[in-house]
Amino acid sequence: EAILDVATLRKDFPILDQVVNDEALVYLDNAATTQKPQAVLDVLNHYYHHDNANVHRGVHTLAERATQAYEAAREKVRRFIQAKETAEVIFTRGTTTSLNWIAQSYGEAFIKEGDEIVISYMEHHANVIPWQQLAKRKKAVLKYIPLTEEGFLDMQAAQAMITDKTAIVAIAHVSNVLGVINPVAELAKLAHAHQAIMVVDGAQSVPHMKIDVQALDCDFYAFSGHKMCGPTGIGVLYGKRKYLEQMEPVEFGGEMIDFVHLYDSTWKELPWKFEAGTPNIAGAIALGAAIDYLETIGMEKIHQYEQSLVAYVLPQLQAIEGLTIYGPKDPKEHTGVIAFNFEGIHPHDVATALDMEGVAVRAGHHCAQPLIQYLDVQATARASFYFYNTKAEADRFIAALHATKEFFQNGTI
Ligand SMILES: Cc1ncc(COP(=O)(O)O)c(CN[C@@H](CS)C(=O)O)c1O
Repeated sequence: EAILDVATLRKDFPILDQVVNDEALVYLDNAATTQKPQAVLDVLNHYYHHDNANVHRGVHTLAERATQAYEAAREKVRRFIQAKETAEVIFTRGTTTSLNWIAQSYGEAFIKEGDEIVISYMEHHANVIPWQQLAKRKKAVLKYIPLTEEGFLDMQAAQAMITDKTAIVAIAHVSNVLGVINPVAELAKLAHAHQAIMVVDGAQSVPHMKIDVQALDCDFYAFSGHKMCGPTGIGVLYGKRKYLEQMEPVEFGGEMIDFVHLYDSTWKELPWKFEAGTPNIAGAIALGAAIDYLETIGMEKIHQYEQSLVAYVLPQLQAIEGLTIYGPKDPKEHTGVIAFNFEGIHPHDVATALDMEGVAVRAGHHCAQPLIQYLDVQATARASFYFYNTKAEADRFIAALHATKEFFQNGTI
């Protein structure tokens, strides 16, 4: 905790201070969604109490205030991910919408029969199915980069697979199962060497580490507000202007138009071209508040602290007999997303038993069925940490695992 004063930070999250099944809650499902600090909830409340109005259209004072707050949130996102300009920051519903829009709109404009789309076996369905659909629509070819034994991307295979036939490389920055950090800057270089574009699924990276999309030189980057202390229903699609300008909107209606003729229309300039209809104004403003909150703590410190938790808990997990952990063995190469299985105990039973001890983890395929099949397992359990979790909570998690093992293997708890 020396890196962060977690005890003080936890006071910002009243939800964490509750009893579940007669035990103090230990919330370890942060890869699914994170909790929201009071500051974010206050901003949501204040907006609806004082500033609520529709944006970009009204000329009255509240509309001006709402528009100013909405566009200020966009600038906060720009600065947070180091995008060159706010025109490259588009508000969406979340990572899934962002990736779908890239596949649909960029795909429509640039992909032709025979083009190859390279993803990997560790991708989340949001970064698999849009590409499957695009490949089917355009008779393009979908390819999967294999993984090494430990769950890293096989970069030698990637080098061989990414060729002049490759049009798109789409990879997660961090896996929501393996907790592995993929070399997206290196993959971007490889893609660009073959005139392909690099799409990054940043759902599990943006909340946990400093992201600089210009340094990565990726062409698109997608992430969700609810995984980084923001509300659900708001996310971001970052794209280089040179591509966004050549892409048609996916949704049409108010806000995104310049002129509506009877049988055709022209579009507003970026980013509003991609923001049809009344946007999630409060969600965007609250995402801005979440960014303020995270930046006050510092992304470097958040990453350091989370890695210190992993360095504490991973070796203890590795020491539990009959427990298989997926992803990198070295804690320095494993983020706070830890998938595991107990020999002979179904992960759903493990998660239920942990819940009986107040410990919240996820069980299932984590929207990554190709990976679960690749790992040759039915499902896994998964604990995912955030900066507000403590070593004491890690101890509760370990103790609950031992109790679970005891119960299922010897019938006692
Ligand atoms: C790598 C990755 N990519 C895309 C998504 C989708 O994010 P949305 O905000 O649902 O659109 C997620 C969200 N993964 C959650 C829900 S399945 C999990 O429990 O792992 C993700 O982890």
